[in-house]
Amino acid sequence: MKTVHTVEEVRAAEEALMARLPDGALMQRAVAGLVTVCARLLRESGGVYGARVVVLAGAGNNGGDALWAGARLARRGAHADAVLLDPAKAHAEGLTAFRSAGGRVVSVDDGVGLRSALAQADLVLDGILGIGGRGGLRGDAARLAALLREGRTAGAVVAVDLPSGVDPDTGETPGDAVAADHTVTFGTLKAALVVDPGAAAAGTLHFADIGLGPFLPEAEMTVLDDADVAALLPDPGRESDKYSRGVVGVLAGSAQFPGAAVLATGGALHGGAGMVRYAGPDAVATEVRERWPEAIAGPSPDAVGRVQAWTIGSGLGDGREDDVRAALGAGLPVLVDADGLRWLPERFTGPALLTPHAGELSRLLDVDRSAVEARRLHHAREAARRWNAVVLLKGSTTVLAAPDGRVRVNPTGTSALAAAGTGDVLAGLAGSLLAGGLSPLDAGSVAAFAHGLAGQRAAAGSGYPSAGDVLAALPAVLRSLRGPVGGG
Ligand SMILES: NC(=O)C1=CN([C@@H]2O[C@H](COP(=O)(O)OP(=O)(O)OC[C@H]3O[C@@H](n4cnc5c(N)ncnc54)[C@H](OP(=O)(O)O)[C@@H]3O)[C@@H](O)[C@H]2O)[C@@H](O)CC1
Ligand SMILES: [K+]
Repeated sequence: MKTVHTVEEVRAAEEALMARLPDGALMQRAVAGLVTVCARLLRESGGVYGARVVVLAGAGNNGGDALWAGARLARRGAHADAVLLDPAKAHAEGLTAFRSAGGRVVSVDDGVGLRSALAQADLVLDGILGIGGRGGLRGDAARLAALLREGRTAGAVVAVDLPSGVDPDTGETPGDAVAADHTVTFGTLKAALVVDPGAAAAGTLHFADIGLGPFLPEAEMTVLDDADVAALLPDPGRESDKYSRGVVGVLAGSAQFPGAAVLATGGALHGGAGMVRYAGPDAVATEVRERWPEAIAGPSPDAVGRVQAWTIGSGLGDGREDDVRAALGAGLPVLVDADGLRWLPERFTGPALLTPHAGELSRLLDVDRSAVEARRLHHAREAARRWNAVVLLKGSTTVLAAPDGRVRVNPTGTSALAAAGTGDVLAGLAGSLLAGGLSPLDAGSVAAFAHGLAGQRAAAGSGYPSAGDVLAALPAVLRSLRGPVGGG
């Protein structure tokens, strides 16, 4: 599991650790991690000796890290230029070290010198600002970020701690931000690096351990890995039968969208539930049974028999409000997706997982879709609090927010999932995990993780996978995460 901490938590841990270390030692640990990554990148493109490095240094410690790293690379034979955003406030020791290593300072006002240094650079260090950054980049900082965005350098852009201009705690970019190829981050992850649009601006992540771990609190925000997901997946023991493995009800699909019923039921059948009961119109139920003879079908939630959780909403269309209310009113764990989101209660009192995409969440919260895309974490959290439900916001970096403040960010997302019907598969899968006894946060995170891997696997097979391809890839993904079911 990877942990994500807030600026406030990082600052407190940094203070506690620094009190035990000689002056400047913590920064040198950070610089050592940064230089290791830069040297590796430069070796891949011809070597450190003779390489051209440009350091963009703001007035804080982020600029200090970058200047020290520039100094160390210069000592190993690189030509280093530094652009100081505020020469009077530049990190004094870092600048002295940079100069005595032979580094050259280029004025931020020397347009010609600046452009020529950037154009020739093999590597650009973005030390404009780190966790001290607030709001959109201002003045010269914004101008430099724009030059990098315009592709004025062919060199790799390496962000120090985080890409400048990305809000550390939210991943939002209120103004211009640096688009990095790599980011070397110190001590712990920040939301800026895992939530879009920040995550996209960070490029490839590298982690430098500076010994902060023992001083950091338990993280509210985490990123699960394979082992976490494997441990959460329900493991049907030898004694379990179809009922003890959980029965999931699927209220999805319509004459207009019968495919949604087929895909959601398919997702549910793969999620480990012992049985799937489908509720919907006869014609749709017939299609579901033809594709999945193992599913039980009936015309309404009341008619299909007992279940342990409901998946509600994919492709439901209009006129199903009574069915939705019946399923929601059964007092069981529920997953609500797509059209089901139109009929939410004021607040949930039992376990609930909502799975909107940005457009659906924007309608729920009555804000613009672009506002949701720009502030994904904020809006997912707001909806979680308002409905007392776990909110899984789909899209570029899927985030899950729980009403108690916990957040999980899914690391397996892929643009391959941007195809009609993939959300129906996810809804079925997550509902099945709910029926298997997982909490809404665990069911949602496990489903999103496996679904993302299935998307990647399907994309490797067919380039532009359909929802059916993603569904077909799920069993192999789940098998590789969990191992074979049934003690085999
Ligand atoms: N924590 C750790 O464990 C360790 C931390 N380390 C490093 O320290 C970094 C944090 O350093 P930091 O606290 O000095 O702040 P930093 O990010 O350099 O920014 C402050 C400067 O930015 C400016 N500024 C702000 N917003 C702006 C804007 N929108 N547009 C333009 N300017 C803006 C602000 O100006 P002001 O608002 O004060 O006028 C001020 O001058 C951290 O990210 C890591 O790299 C490692 O060395 C060791 C371990
Ligand atoms: K930075």
